[in-house]
Amino acid sequence: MTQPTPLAGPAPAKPSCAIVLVNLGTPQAPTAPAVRRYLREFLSDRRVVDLPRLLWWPLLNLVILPLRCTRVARKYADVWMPDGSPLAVFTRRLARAVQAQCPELRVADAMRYGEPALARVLHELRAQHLDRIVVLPLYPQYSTTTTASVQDVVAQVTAQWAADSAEPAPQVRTIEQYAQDADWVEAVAASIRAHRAQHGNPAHMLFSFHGLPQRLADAGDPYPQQCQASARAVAARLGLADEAWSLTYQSRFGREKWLEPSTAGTLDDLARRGVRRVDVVAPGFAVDCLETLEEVAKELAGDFRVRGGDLRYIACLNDSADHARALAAIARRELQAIA
Ligand SMILES: C=CC1=C(C)c2cc3[nH]c(cc4nc(cc5[nH]c(cc1n2)c(C)c5CCC(=O)O)C(CCC(=O)O)=C4C)c(C)c3C=C
Ligand SMILES: [Fe+2]
Ligand SMILES: [Fe+2]
Repeated sequence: MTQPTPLAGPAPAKPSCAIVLVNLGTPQAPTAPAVRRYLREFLSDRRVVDLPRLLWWPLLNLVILPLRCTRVARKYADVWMPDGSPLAVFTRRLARAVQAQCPELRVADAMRYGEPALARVLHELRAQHLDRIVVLPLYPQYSTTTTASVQDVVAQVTAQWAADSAEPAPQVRTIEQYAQDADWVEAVAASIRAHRAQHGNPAHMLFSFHGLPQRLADAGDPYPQQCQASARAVAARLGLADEAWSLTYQSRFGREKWLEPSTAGTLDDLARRGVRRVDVVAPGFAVDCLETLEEVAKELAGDFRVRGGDLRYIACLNDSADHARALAAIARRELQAIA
């Protein structure tokens, strides 16, 4: 059954351009069957797991999904919001905030996996006879596992449009990354400043990014360099001394070697050295989700507390006005570049 395009608030009378904010996707409910549906689609994407299918299919369907779904569903239930999964709720709210910044444009939200499905949102926007569409993946740092997967869907949809020339098709451009965008860097820095004004300064600060298999970085995925560039830019904006902060990677999946240092291992080292107060910010996540609210703010904060420390988690930019303004400016520049 088709659902209406998820427009983010009051649409302009006759827009000619649109922005589509795309996030990863998330389960529809905090239950094992919903998590299984979500993980099966997500982890079947060759961009995410590139093992030979003959090996991966039985491993995923017969081992990983049966073992993981109930445990992960419990984690989702722990952070679930009245309106749904945090990732979906904050992405919808962010799209509304960007729409408020861009009354002349149409702003929609979409997901790479699950609903609202990116391909359907693009088809529905085409039916509205727009000239130009900017797709903005909500990943500040490019990775083949995330941004490139969004680009795959955009390429499939636009190829379909090119083959079916009965109706005019809008031009579509996808933003690759905004890891060092000045407005975005300032928005992250301002959120940290505001946290410090309220809670005081920490002894150490972690910039914690979602991890990636080391093998992909070795094969040329530019993600770790872009994480470093983002963290350095925010630290510089705040005037932090080099020894006052570290970059770490979280959310490891599977047995392969992932990027180091890990957030959990670094917190262990800090606890061992007697560092009591640590702030953690997660600038690779545009909005709060399972990996920030459950893994960092609950699990890692709890582990650190047991070791005598005090971990304070700084929320993602979510639907803040600073975030919406930064993303609107990035998308507008891209729209002008298409014209
Ligand atoms: C091989 C597995 C994974 C890769 C590679 C990976 C890269 C990657 N992921 C994000 C952002 C998010 N990931 C989220 C959840 C999540 N990620 C993986 C696995 C890989 N991610 C799994 C299995 C899960 C689901 C939870 C679990 O089972 O542990 C989320 C949150 C989703 C939510 O619903 O809240 C985000 C966001 C990035 C940025 C990235 C590469 C750079
Ligand atoms: Fe992930
Ligand atoms: Fe996790």
